[in-house]
Formats: sequence, structure tokens, C-alpha cells
Amino acid sequence: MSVRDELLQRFLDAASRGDEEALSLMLSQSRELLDQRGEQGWSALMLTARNGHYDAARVLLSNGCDTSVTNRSGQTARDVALFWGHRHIARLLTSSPGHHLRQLLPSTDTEEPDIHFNREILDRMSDRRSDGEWLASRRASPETVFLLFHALSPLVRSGAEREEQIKLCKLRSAAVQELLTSSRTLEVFLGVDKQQQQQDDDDDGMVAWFALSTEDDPTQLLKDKDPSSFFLQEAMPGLLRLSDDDAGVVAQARSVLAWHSRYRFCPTCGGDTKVEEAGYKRTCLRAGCRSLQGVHNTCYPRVDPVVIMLVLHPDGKQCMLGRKKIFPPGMFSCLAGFVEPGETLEAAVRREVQEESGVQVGPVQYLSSQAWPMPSCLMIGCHCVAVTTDIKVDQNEIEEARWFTRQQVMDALVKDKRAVFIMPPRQAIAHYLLKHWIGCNANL
Ligand SMILES: NC(=O)c1ccc[n+]([C@@H]2O[C@H](COP(=O)([O-])OP(=O)(O)OC[C@H]3O[C@@H](n4cnc5c(N)ncnc54)[C@H](O)[C@@H]3O)[C@@H](O)[C@H]2O)c1
Ligand SMILES: [Mg+2]
Ligand SMILES: [Mg+2]
Ligand SMILES: [Mg+2]
Ligand SMILES: [Zn+2]
Repeated sequence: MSVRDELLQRFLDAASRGDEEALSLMLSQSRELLDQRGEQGWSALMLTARNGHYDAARVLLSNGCDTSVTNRSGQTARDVALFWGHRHIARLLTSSPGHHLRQLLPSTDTEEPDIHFNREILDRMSDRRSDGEWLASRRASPETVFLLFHALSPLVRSGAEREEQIKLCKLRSAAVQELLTSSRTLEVFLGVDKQQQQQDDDDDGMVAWFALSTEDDPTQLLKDKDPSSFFLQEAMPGLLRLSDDDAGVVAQARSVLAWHSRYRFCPTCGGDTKVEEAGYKRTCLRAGCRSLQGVHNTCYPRVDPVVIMLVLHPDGKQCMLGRKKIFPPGMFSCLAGFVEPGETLEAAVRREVQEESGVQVGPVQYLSSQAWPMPSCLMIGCHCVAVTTDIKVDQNEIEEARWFTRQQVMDALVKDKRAVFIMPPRQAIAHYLLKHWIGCNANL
């Protein structure tokens, strides 16, 4: 008997005996044993079904075992379980493949999280974007709010309540007259204040917000404005210091402005473009350009979908987190990656996890999303369950990845002195994915 045959025989014997520990141990060393069949064409799952070993069958299922495999008589493990009267095992095997892994996913019937960048205090009123007359009246109104940006950085001042907090400078019409008429200014209509709108549904009562991006020398500009104001230096972590209300507006404004700065010329023919729809469209000026026919998505602000996922261990007790070299020391976070063309979210999750950690993923479940304006990502937050557990990181993308227990995540969350890692900041959806997983455990 070859070494391989001997190993398989030992694995099948463990299944016949219902020895869960031996099964788990052998699978952690050689996963390919999982669906292999012995001399009679019987797989380990069929043997647990034959002998009524419910827990051992669960171990095999939680490792992603294939329930559709048949023996030489064409019976599946479920057929075997029914024949020998083990109805509870038959029921276990009736569920769809991956059912047991799926049970490890936390519940999704929660409120939409109010995380940083996600709050919408403005009604975007896209139907007004082409209403020149209305826009002009809003521009001239003394109530209107103008946010100033330079090189994608908003004009801010230090918050009064907490030192680390910063506030957007909300300028009025009189303060921006010169900027409004300058060819070096780009204007984007952001929307109208929702709260105000509820109180007063008259058109003139609406408080409109605009973003103005200027190419003028910022030091010169600041001289005659509020001396305590400044253009925020680093987007990260700078933008995380904004209040939730301000952050939501900046997510919208900064992403649209970033698109303008990257798409000045027509991506189809390289021609000059003009800005339309109050900053929401760039149209090619070259007659006959293909971008003028049909809907061309390069004419509109772009969003890059990114999947971000908390990978759960098949034992349900651990999760995988990784570190990029640029992270602050000690910080670990969820893996993430850009969705590629022609890919579903689930496929993107599986591919990115496999690329970055070498771990294979089974079921994937969407939880919630977050706007991430650096420059224009949409973070799509998911939980997923691994079907393999050996980590082999791609050093180009990730410095290190590890499995952490629930307790270790709890310790990091409450910043306990026993904490072995630092959580991603509360403003990141990664933080929320971790918190949600922890929260779903009734024992904690
Ligand atoms: N909010 C959060 O909690 C959070 C956490 C992690 C990452 N993020 C954001 O998600 C983004 C993507 O994560 P990642 O860097 O791990 O992605 P990733 O794993 O796909 O790797 C990024 C690299 O892939 C390449 N790439 C492939 N497609 C790309 C595309 N469409 N645009 C740009 N680069 C592309 C580039 O070389 C880039 O350096 C990050 O830039 C970051 O801003 C947010
Ligand atoms: Mg990647
Ligand atoms: Mg990545
Ligand atoms: Mg990628
Ligand atoms: Zn063109």
C-alpha cells in the first residue's frame, strides 16, 4: 500500500469511527483527503452517514466537503443516511452545500450603519443640475453655502469642542464673488439642506450648497479669509477628523472634484471638454467624437467599487486580518481589493482573499457599504467564511496576515492592555465589520 493510500485509509477509518479530532487534524495537514473515495467508492462523509456520526459529518461539511459525491451504487451520503435510518444526518445533508459555513455568518438584519462619509445631509436634487436659472438664483442667495477646495483639500478650521476635530469653512456668497467669476474656479452643485427643506418647501427657502475648487494660490486666498482657516494637508487621516455631517458632504464633493482633476480631457479622443450639469458631466467638444453617442460613462463622475471583507475561520471562532506596510505600527485590518471588470462581488472577495492570503473562501455575505473619497471608492463590506486555513501572504500587497480570536478582537476593540493588535479606526468600515461580527456572539 502506498503512503497516500495508507493516509486515505486512516482518514476513512476515522470517519467510520466518528473521530472528529482525527478528521480535523488530518484535514489541516492534507485537505485533498476531504472528498476522496476508498476502495468501495465510499467517501468519509458517506461513512459518517452510514454509522450515524452526526458531529463528524459536521466537521467534514464545515471544511467544505462535497455532498453530491456518489458511491459505486450511485448513492450520495444523504441516500446512505436515509437507508440506515439516520434522519438527523439526512437532514443535515439536505441543506445546500456550504450550509454549515453559511451559519457562521452574522445576521444582516441590522440598521444601516451611520459611519463616517455615509451621512447625507443634502438632497442632491439632480433634476436641478440643468436648470441654469434656478442655479443662478441659488448662487446669489445670501443663505447659500460655498465650500472651498484647493488640490482636493477642503478649507477647514479647528473644531471648538474637541481639539482633534476640524470643521468645514462654510462661506457665503459675498465671500466668494471673485472666485465665482474666475476661470480658475470649478463649481459643483452639491444639493440643498434636507432639514431646511422639510421646514420650508418653497423653492426660495432652500439652502443650496456648492463646492468651489480653485487653482489660485492658497496662501493669497487665505490672507483675506478667516485667519484660523487652512486647507487640510493630508486626506488620510485628515478627513477622518471631520464631523459625520461634514464628512458626508466632503465624500461627495471630493470624489466629484477628483474625477474632474483626472478627466480634464476626453478619455475617448483626447479632445477638450466642457463642464455641464452643474459639475456632474464633462462633454467632449470635438464634433463626431464617439463619446457623444449613447451613454458614455466617462462623461460622468466615476466610482471604483472595492470589496472589503472580514474572513471568518471555518471554526467560527477566529477571523483573519492583515497589515499593509503603510499601516500604523500594530494595526491590523480587513483585506480589501478593487473589483475587476466582469466580476461579481462574491468572485472579487474570493479572488482578493486568495491573492493576498492564499486562503480559499466559501460563502460570502454582503453587510453594508461606505463611500471612501480617496479618491472615489465605494467600499462594499462583506463577511465570508474560509474553507482553507493556511495563510501564505502576497508580500507585495500585505506585510502580514493572521487569525485572531474573538477575545483578541474584543480586547483590541476596548483597547484592553492585553490587546495584541490595534483596531482600524472607527471611521473605517473595517472597524464596523469587526464590531458586527463580535456583536453577533451571544456569549460576549
Ligand atoms: N474604509 C476602509 O476600511 C478601507 C480599508 C482598506 C482599504 N480601503 C481602500 O480600498 C482601496 C483598495 O484596497 P487595496 O489597495 O487593498 O486594493 P487591491 O488589493 O486591489 O490592491 C491595489 C493595487 O491593485 C492595483 N489595482 C488594480 N485595480 C485597480 C483599480 N481599479 N484602481 C487602482 N488600483 C488598482 C494597483 O496596483 C493597486 O496598488 C484602497 O485604496 C483604500 O483606499 C479602505
Ligand atoms: Mg489585492
Ligand atoms: Mg488589497
Ligand atoms: Mg486587486
Ligand atoms: Zn472626445
